[in-house]
Amino acid sequence: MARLPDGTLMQRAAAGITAACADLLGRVYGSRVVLLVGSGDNGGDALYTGARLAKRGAGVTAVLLTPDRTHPAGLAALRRAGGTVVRGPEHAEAPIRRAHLVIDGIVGIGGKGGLRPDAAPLADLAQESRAAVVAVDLPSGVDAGTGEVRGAAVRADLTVTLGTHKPGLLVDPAREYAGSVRLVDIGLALPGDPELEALQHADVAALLPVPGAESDKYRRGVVGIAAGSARYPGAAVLAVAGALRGGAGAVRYAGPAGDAVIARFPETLVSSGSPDQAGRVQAWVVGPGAGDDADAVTAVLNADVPVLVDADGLRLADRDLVRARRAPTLLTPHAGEAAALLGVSREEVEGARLTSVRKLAERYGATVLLKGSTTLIASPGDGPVRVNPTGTGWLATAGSGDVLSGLTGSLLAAGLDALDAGSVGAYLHGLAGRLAADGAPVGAHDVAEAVRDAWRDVMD
Ligand SMILES: NC(=O)C1=CN([C@@H]2O[C@H](COP(=O)(O)OP(=O)(O)OC[C@H]3O[C@@H](n4cnc5c(N)ncnc54)[C@H](OP(=O)(O)O)[C@@H]3O)[C@@H](O)[C@H]2O)[C@@H](O)CC1
Ligand SMILES: [K+]
Repeated sequence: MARLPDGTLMQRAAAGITAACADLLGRVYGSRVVLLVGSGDNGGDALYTGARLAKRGAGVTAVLLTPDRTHPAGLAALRRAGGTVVRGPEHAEAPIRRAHLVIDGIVGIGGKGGLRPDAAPLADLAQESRAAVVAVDLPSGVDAGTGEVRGAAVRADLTVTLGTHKPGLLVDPAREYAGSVRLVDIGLALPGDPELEALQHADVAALLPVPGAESDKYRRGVVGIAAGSARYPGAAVLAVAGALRGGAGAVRYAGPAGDAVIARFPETLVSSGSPDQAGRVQAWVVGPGAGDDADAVTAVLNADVPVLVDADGLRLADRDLVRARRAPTLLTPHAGEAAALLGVSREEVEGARLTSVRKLAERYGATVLLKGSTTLIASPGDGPVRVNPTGTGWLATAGSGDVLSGLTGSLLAAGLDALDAGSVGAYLHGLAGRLAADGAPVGAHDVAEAVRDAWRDVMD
């Protein structure tokens, strides 16, 4: 900001937001627009945007939340362009009810906590009205840095974010408030290491293990699956189904559900004893449907290869044993399992995913993949947390986690590190869920089968 003439960034921001609003409105001329204007620069962005829309023939009304502390240059620009102003949130109701578009400039990255009591009713009014709601930078009231929502917040149809995505736009619950997100590049120089990163197709394509001319099944990696029980043989079958599509050259199964596995997947190497008797693998998956088989979990944790621990295995894994391991460990809890490991409520984990996943990674000295509406993957330390952008509600189906653990274990066996294996596994799994669902319900086996389509889609 220091190197640019005063107001340059704000003009770039306003130009981008105006373009997005015009797209949404279809026709700017004759439309009715209400600006919700807070006391900071977020309100300034809204005012400059309003001025641009007014110049293009929109009827623009600014509701000033703190009339004595409003961005002065933005307000002057709006007035010059013919916009009208109402002073105080108590006058907002009538204009909002008539509006085609409401622009939320109450607070941006300078906000703390949920909306204040005078601003909170505006969020409700905007939501109840028929107007489209566009948030400037982020929906007011959500926490930009963590995705937490501690109180009232605006629910937007579209968020136009400036310079860079904020964690709050990518992590639930805040993500749900943002609607679709459009990034406007305003030429900010960004710090090197982000707090959060999301892989895209090209990143995943570069990480997927593709066999070379010299490869044989052992060099591609063998993944061991220690899962399932007499009571839950299906978990073993689904974990193997995922593992067969994850790029390892062979899948070994060790446990009591070998007959069910071999009946469905004859290519599996099956044994019924303990995992430590099963022969060499390059990575283990332990836990899905394992019931109370603590010995299998301990045997796997004692192996000097990467280990993925899921489901029942999480409850049975000794924390000190995990911490003492030298090979990578990847834990894959859903919110309920993470809550049990952290000794807090499920709601607490769901309300503070980013903090929870970091805490778990620290406590166990392991990489943690926290499943759910937003899947996050964190390794211990301050490196960026990964957020999976491909998730879909259709994946909330029985056995879907078993497929993910097999798939991700296979990627570990093929040589990806725990953070990459977790994020690539989640990415393919989410994409497979979308492709398999295509707008209709799916079972976990459909997701496993669609992993190949997801793989091709990424490589295209
Ligand atoms: N940085 C950049 O490079 C660029 C930044 N840009 C823009 O600036 C925005 C950041 O502006 P900012 O720093 O002025 O803070 P902002 O978000 O407007 O809010 C602070 C004000 O809100 C108030 N307030 C606080 N909490 C509240 C609550 N819960 N509920 C209600 N009110 C609350 C608080 O009031 P106070 O505590 O002082 O009473 C304070 O005055 C950024 O998001 C982007 O839009 C772009 O123009 C381009 C380049
Ligand atoms: K805002």
